[in-house]
Amino acid sequence: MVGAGPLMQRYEGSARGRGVAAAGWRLCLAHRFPEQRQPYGAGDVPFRDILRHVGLALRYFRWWYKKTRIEKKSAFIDLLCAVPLQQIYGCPLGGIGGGTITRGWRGEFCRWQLNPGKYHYETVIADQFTVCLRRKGQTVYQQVLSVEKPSALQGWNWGFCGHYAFYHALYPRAWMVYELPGQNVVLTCRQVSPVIPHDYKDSSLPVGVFIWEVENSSEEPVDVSIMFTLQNGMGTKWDGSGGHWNEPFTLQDGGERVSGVLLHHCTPINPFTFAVAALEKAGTVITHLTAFDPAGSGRDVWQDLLQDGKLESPTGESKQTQKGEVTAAAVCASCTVPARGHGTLELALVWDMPRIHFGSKERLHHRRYTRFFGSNGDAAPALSHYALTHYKEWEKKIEAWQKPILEDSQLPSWYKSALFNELYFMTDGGTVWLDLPPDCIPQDLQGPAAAELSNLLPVLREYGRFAYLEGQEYRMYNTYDVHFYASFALVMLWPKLQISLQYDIAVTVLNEDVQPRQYLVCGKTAQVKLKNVVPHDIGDPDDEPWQRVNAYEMHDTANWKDLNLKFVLQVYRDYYLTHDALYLQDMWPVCQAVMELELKFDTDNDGLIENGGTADQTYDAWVMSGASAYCGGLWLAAVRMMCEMAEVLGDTETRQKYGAILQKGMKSFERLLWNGKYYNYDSSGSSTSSSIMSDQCVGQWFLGACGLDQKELEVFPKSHIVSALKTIFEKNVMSFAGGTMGAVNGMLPEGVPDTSSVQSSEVWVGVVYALAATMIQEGLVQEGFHTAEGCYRTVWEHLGMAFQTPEAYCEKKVYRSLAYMRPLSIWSMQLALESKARQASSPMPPQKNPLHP
Ligand SMILES: C[C@H](CCC(=O)O)[C@H]1CC[C@H]2[C@@H]3[C@H](O)C[C@@H]4C[C@H](O[C@@H]5O[C@H](CO)[C@@H](O)[C@H](O)[C@H]5O)CC[C@]4(C)[C@H]3CC[C@]12C
Repeated sequence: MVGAGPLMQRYEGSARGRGVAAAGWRLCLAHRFPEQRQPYGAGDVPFRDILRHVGLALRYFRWWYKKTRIEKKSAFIDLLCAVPLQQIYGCPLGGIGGGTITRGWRGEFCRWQLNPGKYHYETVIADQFTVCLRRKGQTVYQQVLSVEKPSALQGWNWGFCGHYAFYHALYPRAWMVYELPGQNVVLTCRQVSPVIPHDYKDSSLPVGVFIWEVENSSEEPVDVSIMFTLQNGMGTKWDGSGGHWNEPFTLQDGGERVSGVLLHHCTPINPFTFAVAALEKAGTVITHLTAFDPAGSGRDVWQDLLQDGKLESPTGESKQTQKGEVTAAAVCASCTVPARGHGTLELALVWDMPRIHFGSKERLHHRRYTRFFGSNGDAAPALSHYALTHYKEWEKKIEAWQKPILEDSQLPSWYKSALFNELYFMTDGGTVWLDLPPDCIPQDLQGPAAAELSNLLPVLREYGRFAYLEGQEYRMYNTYDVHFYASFALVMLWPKLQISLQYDIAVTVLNEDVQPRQYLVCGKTAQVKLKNVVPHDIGDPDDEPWQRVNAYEMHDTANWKDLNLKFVLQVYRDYYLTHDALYLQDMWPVCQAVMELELKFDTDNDGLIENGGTADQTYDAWVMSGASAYCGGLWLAAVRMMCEMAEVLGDTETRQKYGAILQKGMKSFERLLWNGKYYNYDSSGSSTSSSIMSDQCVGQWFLGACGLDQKELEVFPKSHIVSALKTIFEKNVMSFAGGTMGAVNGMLPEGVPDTSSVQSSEVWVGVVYALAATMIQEGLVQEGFHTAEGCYRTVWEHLGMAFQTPEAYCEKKVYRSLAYMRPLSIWSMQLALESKARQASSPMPPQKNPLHP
């Protein structure tokens, strides 16, 4: 038995595979998830809300109809057509921001994001690996390595028995192990993508490598061929639009040679070229078939391989496809594996879509990797060569990064899987990473305000522009109230991208968009973006992101209480972690501007901001009135950080101003919200005011992450924070779903979930990971791990939502918004653990001020 646990129960093989990681997410290919949940949809809005919001329903429907039926665009949040849950996904392929192709855990190529920020969910059945075994000059076994039995390609031998194979994911790598029945041969396919912390070149490459390890435990040698077939396209209507063509290629450089087939996908918008390639080396033969019909029986390819374990390898280009015709190609790598021996075959998939248009088609953008591989659209051979000759180096770096965590026996094994696998969203979050043209001037970026940030251009020129979606279903880039949680992953692993993203936000803060817009929830009309306000998001990929921000049309976020504060908190956190003094200097006036505006929310001048009795923060359907633990906590933490930044920058006046506010605000916070056990949800005195909010210590979370929680620096009394966290653990975690599903957002003191709003009775996975980090920071380590474990097991093991962790789920029946940004906050658990370990090994001396050493 290899690996235990419910996901491996159906495994009947004994193979362990070669070089498969010990920690990670492992499941048998015959596994079936018992529970099938439904997406939250319009039908789930409670009747009382429908009655209260007839106006919203009408406005939304009118807006949705115009957008989807008249303009033929997609809705940024489609409440009427949620993406159905498919419990099939595995590790995506590709680096950051060049597009991604997700393979399912059964090996299918099933989720496509080559057009920036737009997903196409379709298993392309021709995209397969097939194995051929030959002994003594005879083919003895030929099998598509797929458990599917499709109606297409009937001439192929489908239906590999799933009980003899398993999948193992430890992002950015994954393994598939197949025990070939009756052959004494075990195949392990290791899939590698270049996702390497602190690397700003190779991490941008649109490539994936497949290393096939063949173990022959029989007493005779075996000739092994692995054939990789790929359709020219992503399974969209464009595959049959005509004009596509394939050609074989070979590239020799530095003594290494790769060969394969290029598949030119010639669409009017965002054309691209795939390359399927293999590394030629002594004892390995690479053959190909330039084109075959994936809509036919596939007998020609099958017989070609069956005959001698090789493909025909014609020279020259294929014909261009006609309208209605689809084409595919095959590349085959073969070697002889000695008796009781081992062999390796290395293949790669590359996609070169260097220049992209977003939905508006107004501007042409270059992807980051074009900086290294050019933007002419002819880079696929060079990318293939680079991937196949550099993947070993990538793996060394990935192992060096992951090893200390994987080898830490104190850490539970589910956590190791969660930490690395949740990182998939960094690439598969509709992510784009753009390169700026060298002649770009500040005004090209975002209007006149760009000139006010001295280091903006150098940063963006050097590190490019980065954006990822709030969620694959919530199609807005860099949704800022949510990025606040996820940003830990970015700043810890690619800090320059976090800095670049912050510069982009800073510019939009200084700009305005005076266009009027009617907001869907309240029906009022207001301008799209006010000056000195942090935007909700940086735009919709189906429009022109960065040029037109605030794609979110639900609420007017100009009055949101958390966005400005989250900017200030991130600026200081980033500075604390990166020591980037120029960044701090550039951001300082922006922080002052947004805080100045935020001060107007302190309507009673008690040093604490008040919520407005509308959904005016990230819980955008859960209303806060008066002082609130969530926004009040964020406010005090931000004020504290303003003091810290003023101190660093020698700005005494501002230091004093915020110091005074802090003293007053701290008292008000305790007086208005502390109830002896925890901080009340809000001070409105409503029937749910004393709701226990799982996110009530959010301010302390950030302060702790920045070392601003030491005794003399305390904003919230330590005893109060610990008591609040213990209460949350007892009520929101242990009294909810038997303590097995994480923390419910809101729990009434009597121990029943707060159902006063849709979002109070949800569990938000990213919030739970942040809560767990706060618990760890405060020494409640076991509680923290238990809390987070509930979410991991629910999502990855029970609900079949691997590599699509949703924003939210309820105790029963529904989930909301698959493949969401917020769960990347799990990296704050890692930050908390690392800083605990550092403190334990050497109590930290006070931090040096990098500006005035
Ligand atoms: C208007 C309804 C009733 C509100 C009330 O008066 O009590 C709202 C009830 C349920 C709402 C929808 C639901 O919450 C899901 C969607 C949330 C989405 O917002 C994004 O999601 C994040 C929270 O998960 C947030 O942090 C982020 O900033 C947002 O971009 C907005 C649309 C919802 C469909 C939402 C719409 C209003 C309700 C129907």
